[in-house]
Amino acid sequence: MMRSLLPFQFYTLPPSHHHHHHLLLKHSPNLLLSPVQTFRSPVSLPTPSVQKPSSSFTSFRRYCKLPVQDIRSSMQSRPSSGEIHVITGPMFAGKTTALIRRVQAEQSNGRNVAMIKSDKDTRYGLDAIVTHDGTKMPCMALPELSLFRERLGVESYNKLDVIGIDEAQFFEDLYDFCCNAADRDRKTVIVAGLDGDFLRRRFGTVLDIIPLADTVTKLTATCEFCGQHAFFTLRKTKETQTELIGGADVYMPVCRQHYVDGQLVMEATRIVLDAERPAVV
Ligand SMILES: Nc1ncnc2c1ncn2[C@@H]1O[C@H](COP(=O)(O)OP(=O)(O)O)[C@@H](O)[C@H]1O
Ligand SMILES: Cc1cn([C@H]2C[C@H](O)[C@@H](COP(=O)(O)O)O2)c(=O)[nH]c1=O
Ligand SMILES: [Zn+2]
Repeated sequence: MMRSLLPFQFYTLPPSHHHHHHLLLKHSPNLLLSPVQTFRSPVSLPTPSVQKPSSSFTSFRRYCKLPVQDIRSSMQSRPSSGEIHVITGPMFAGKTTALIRRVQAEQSNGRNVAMIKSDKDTRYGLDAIVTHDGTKMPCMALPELSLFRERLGVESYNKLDVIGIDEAQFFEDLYDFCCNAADRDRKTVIVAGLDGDFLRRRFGTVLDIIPLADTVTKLTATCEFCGQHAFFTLRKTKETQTELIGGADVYMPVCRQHYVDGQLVMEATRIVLDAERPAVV
């Protein structure tokens, strides 16, 4: 019978004890499992040998016959675990501005950073991400995120601490990349992308990484009609396909009321334009 896995915490012991990984069950702090092999994926745990109840390092140390300092220092010396931060909202909300600011803050703290954007975004060239204000930062433009590690080089990738991703709505492999980069490779991944398209539908897989995220920030722009907070992006042109690269020439940020009004106007306009279009014979 497959035992349901309780959330548990790996404590990585110093190298001299690398063959032992002890599982300390969070929900049963008094339970110390017998030394077990490293689990790579959820497996049925052997029946825990119940130890004398104790919730302190003292019993853990006695059990492992390790000086507390070794355990603590090995935990402290371990690289911190990965992180995922999502920055979303409509166009012109300041997503790219915030992404650049956060990545550059990490860089000034001495961390190794890299920036990625989708090569679908050809508005300002392919070697930099650029805000609507013109602020730039060099980046690698890719068709999919899975190419990043090989394009950058494994050695350089392994030295990276922070990975910034812009225009995340255009990456179909966003979930797997973020999962691997944060969970397995312990990178800090900062993702900027639209939550919705011009019809206010989920755009790409940005919403799918919310459950993976440490933090989620939804920014707002300023409604072009009334100056209130803008949560949505209105398309001003008649195209109806989801992907249409463009800036203020094609899109404008609007509040809820002006989205509804604007959408009605756009739909009416499209009907009129369609009616005037000569029938294809
Ligand atoms: N209607 C608007 N509302 C808010 N910002 C706007 C608007 N039109 C232009 N901007 C400019 O766009 C900048 C945000 O650009 P950017 O960070 O590239 O946004 P995003 O990545 O969310 O599209 C703002 O700092 C502002 O100067
Ligand atoms: C709403 C919407 C946007 N796009 C495109 C337009 C731009 O090239 C990007 C968004 O850029 P930003 O950095 O968030 O300003 O996405 C699209 O293709 N389809 C849409 O519905
Ligand atoms: Zn408005």
